[in-house]
Amino acid sequence: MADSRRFRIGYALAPKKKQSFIQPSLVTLAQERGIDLVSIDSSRPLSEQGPFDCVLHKLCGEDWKAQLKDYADKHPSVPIIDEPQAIERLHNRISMLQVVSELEIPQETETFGIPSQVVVYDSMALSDSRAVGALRFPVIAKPLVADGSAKSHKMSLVFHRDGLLKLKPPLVLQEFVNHGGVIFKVYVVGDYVKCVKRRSLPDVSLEKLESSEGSLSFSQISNMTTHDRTQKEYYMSMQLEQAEVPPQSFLTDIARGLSRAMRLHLFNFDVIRDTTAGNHYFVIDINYFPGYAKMPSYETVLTDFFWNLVHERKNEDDMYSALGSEIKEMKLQNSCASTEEMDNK
Ligand SMILES: Nc1ncnc2c1ncn2[C@@H]1O[C@H](COP(=O)(O)OP(=O)(O)OP(=O)(O)O)[C@@H](O)[C@H]1O
Ligand SMILES: O=P(O)(O)O[C@H]1[C@H](OP(=O)(O)O)[C@@H](OP(=O)(O)O)[C@@H](O)[C@@H](O)[C@@H]1OP(=O)(O)O
Ligand SMILES: [Mg+2]
Ligand SMILES: [Mg+2]
Repeated sequence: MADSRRFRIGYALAPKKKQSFIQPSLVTLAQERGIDLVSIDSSRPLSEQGPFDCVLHKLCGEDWKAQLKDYADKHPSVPIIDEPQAIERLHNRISMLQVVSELEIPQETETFGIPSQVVVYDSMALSDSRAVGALRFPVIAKPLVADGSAKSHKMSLVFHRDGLLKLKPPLVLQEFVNHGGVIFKVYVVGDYVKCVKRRSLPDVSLEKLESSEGSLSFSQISNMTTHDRTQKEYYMSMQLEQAEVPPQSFLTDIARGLSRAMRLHLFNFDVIRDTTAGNHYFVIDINYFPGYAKMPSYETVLTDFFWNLVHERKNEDDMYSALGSEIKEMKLQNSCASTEEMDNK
């Protein structure tokens, strides 16, 4: 008999995320497979808005965390995708990449790591050669906090040490790696791993480095559409088309390692290929619950993920209730046996 039970997945997302992620095509496909996507109002108690078979969220703040904790205490078997503490690791650009350095994956033809970087907490350190002396220029200055605000995406490409002086800490100074103007965005949805190519900053030649002064500001370069590009940048899109993506098995190993270490199901990571080495890659950024709607067939991928999640839980519930009835039955038999024994005495 076909399973007619419906499942409810509650989602708590900022308005912009809701608009991009909760597309009618996703809602319809999920519905057809027995899953209703239900909007959560974060200003009302979560426990009054259920029942849910899963809670999906990309919100932060102490109030929201308290809401989730209260809900998890009352409904311990409902998966929360993902745990706030696990997501918080990605809100700091040092702890974010630390996890990449700690991965223990056998590296064969392709190798990976993170660029050299230092964290700067105060302006004084920017002019201190002990703090920044070991870095090779150019460097990218990134806000230390990656909390999703527009400010947290504002970066500067700094050509020389004097370009550091006007920056506002706390920030991370990360060596810029020439990578042929193409970035690989690796989307992870549970066990699913998909790499897409995007345009990135162009390489900086030695001549360019020597002739450039100060710094250059930019923000979310890989989210620029064709429409944003000038004609001069046409050749860059050609570079994008010709770029070869890294081997899938290599990316899958990193994705699995990250997912396990971070205890996260929904994220993407940005990878660049070192132009000089050719087979060495750098992970430069990890984002929680990224723009999945930009991933091919995102509706199917996400619906499969939801389906597996709610069905795994249903199977567990069914198993426990079957076990429960077996235990009850056994208890009943035991108590009947002991009553008989008593009667026989
Ligand atoms: N070390 C690096 N070497 C070369 N290019 C880099 C490096 N770090 C960042 N970039 C470029 O700067 C862009 C922005 O950097 P990053 O991905 O860290 O910022 P973000 O604001 O967190 O991005 P996202 O929108 O993916 O969250 C990258 O997409 C890439 O084009
Ligand atoms: O929508 P959100 O605010 O979550 O924006 C995220 C954005 O997704 P969008 O494309 O749906 O805007 C992501 O794009 P891709 O990596 O997938 O290209 C990436 O830029 C994240 O860093 C952003 O998250 P934030 O770092 O700001 O929290
Ligand atoms: Mg990025
Ligand atoms: Mg990011």
